[in-house]
Amino acid sequence: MTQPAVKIEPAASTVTRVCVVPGGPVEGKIRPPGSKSLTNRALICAAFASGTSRLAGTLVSEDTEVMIDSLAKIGVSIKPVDGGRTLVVEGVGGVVSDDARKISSDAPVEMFIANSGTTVRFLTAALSAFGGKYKLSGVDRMHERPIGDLVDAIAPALDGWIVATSDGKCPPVDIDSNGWTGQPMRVGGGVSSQYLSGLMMAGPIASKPIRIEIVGEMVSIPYVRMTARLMKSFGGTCEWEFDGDEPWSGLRSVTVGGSYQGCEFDVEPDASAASYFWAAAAISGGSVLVEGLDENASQGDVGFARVLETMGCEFIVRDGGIEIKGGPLRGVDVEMGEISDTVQTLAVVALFADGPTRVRGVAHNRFKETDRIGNLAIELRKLGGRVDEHDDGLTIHPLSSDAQSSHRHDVVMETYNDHRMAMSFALLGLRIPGIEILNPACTRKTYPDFWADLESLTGRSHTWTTNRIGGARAS
Ligand SMILES: O=C(O)C1=C[C@@H](OP(=O)(O)O)[C@@H](O)[C@H](O)C1
Ligand SMILES: C=C(OP(=O)(O)O)C(=O)O
Repeated sequence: MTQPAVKIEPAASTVTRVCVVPGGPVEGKIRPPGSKSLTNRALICAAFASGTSRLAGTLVSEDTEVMIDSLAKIGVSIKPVDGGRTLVVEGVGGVVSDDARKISSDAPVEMFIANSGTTVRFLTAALSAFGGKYKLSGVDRMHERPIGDLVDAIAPALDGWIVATSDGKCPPVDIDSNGWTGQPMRVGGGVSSQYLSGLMMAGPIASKPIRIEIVGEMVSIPYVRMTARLMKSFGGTCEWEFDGDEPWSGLRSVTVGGSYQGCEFDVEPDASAASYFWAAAAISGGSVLVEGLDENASQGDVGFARVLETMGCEFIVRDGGIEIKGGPLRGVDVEMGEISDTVQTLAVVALFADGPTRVRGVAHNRFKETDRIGNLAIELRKLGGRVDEHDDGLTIHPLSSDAQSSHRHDVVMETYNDHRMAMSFALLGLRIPGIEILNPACTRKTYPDFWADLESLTGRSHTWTTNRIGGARAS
């Protein structure tokens, strides 16, 4: 560091920058926190179930807190045990009751959903099926993230009205509903799979089978399969119709039904979070075992470990987990539409490969916490290499050996309040000294303890930097 720095706790609001300290191969094992996607799905199904559910291994983070706080507003009791890593949920039952509607008969129930895509999309569907008056709003970026395809799917089949009020049909979302009519729905899935997942989970709340037709392509299909698998645990049913022989690429419709019953549900560790630790092994030439995940996991992002294998790493299944051993890295041409949350991780790994890496099929990454194609390219270019931006992805060219080995005190990585920018850029520090990452606390969205977990895995302390009041840099 050119300036002296202090070591303080990452959670402190005064921390404005972090610099990860390199130091050879990363070796060890880790169990990431619970999956955000599974936690928020399980909360929806448990909330609208009859009876009590016990959800074990749940994620404690901003995205799950906004879901919990919102459900509490319609009378769902959610009791944290074990620091929130187990949640005991008393469901309100799926059947729309006059009592439930009375909760919001006058003013709308206001829910704050921060920048959580799963929360706003799943709740929009579930609450419109449940009935009542609601207003769902979030942070500025959330008001730029599209929800039009979901609102347009619900509106014609709603006894009531629903509208997304920001430009381009983005949240806030206003709902005034007496429930779904039972009419079939049609949903577009080219921007996000969360619309279909939300409608599917809401089906059993509507208490009559609903046919949902898929219009055009569907991105992030593994999350749709995850939805179906999780619904089954709570008593929901899904019947699929496909065009042609290729089941998932020819997805045409799903009819959802059943009713939710409380149950005991185990949440897997988060596979997107695991990507950072597998990547740490890949780029440092070390080996990292991620515990609690295997290829039968319901999260498609475990597939990221196979991409690393294609790049030259060793993929080992052992001790109830997947281990990645780093080796010389090859550039790859890879379709990542099914595992788009790991694009930023892969882009960092690709900088250390022996040839260019082309990432395809992730045009929808422009609609996430930030534009994860355009802004990713801008940040990676700061390292001095070449990154080409495409409509559907990126080509990342390897860094020169000079750029890989010199101290880079000149490089400050912007994170755009995107947790995955911060966690991916952390990996750069394992190879290149001096790079600073702004706003490290943005990992709170899905992984508040990320920096501490990285420290314990690497056995090295990062360097934290604070700002004086007024913005001047201080030690
Ligand atoms: O359903 C889910 O849990 C998710 C689906 C994906 O979103 P898209 O379907 O918008 O790609 C993913 O990026 C997000 O982090 C979680
Ligand atoms: C895209 C993400 O989240 P969400 O869409 O749920 O806000 C993510 O976690 O990378």
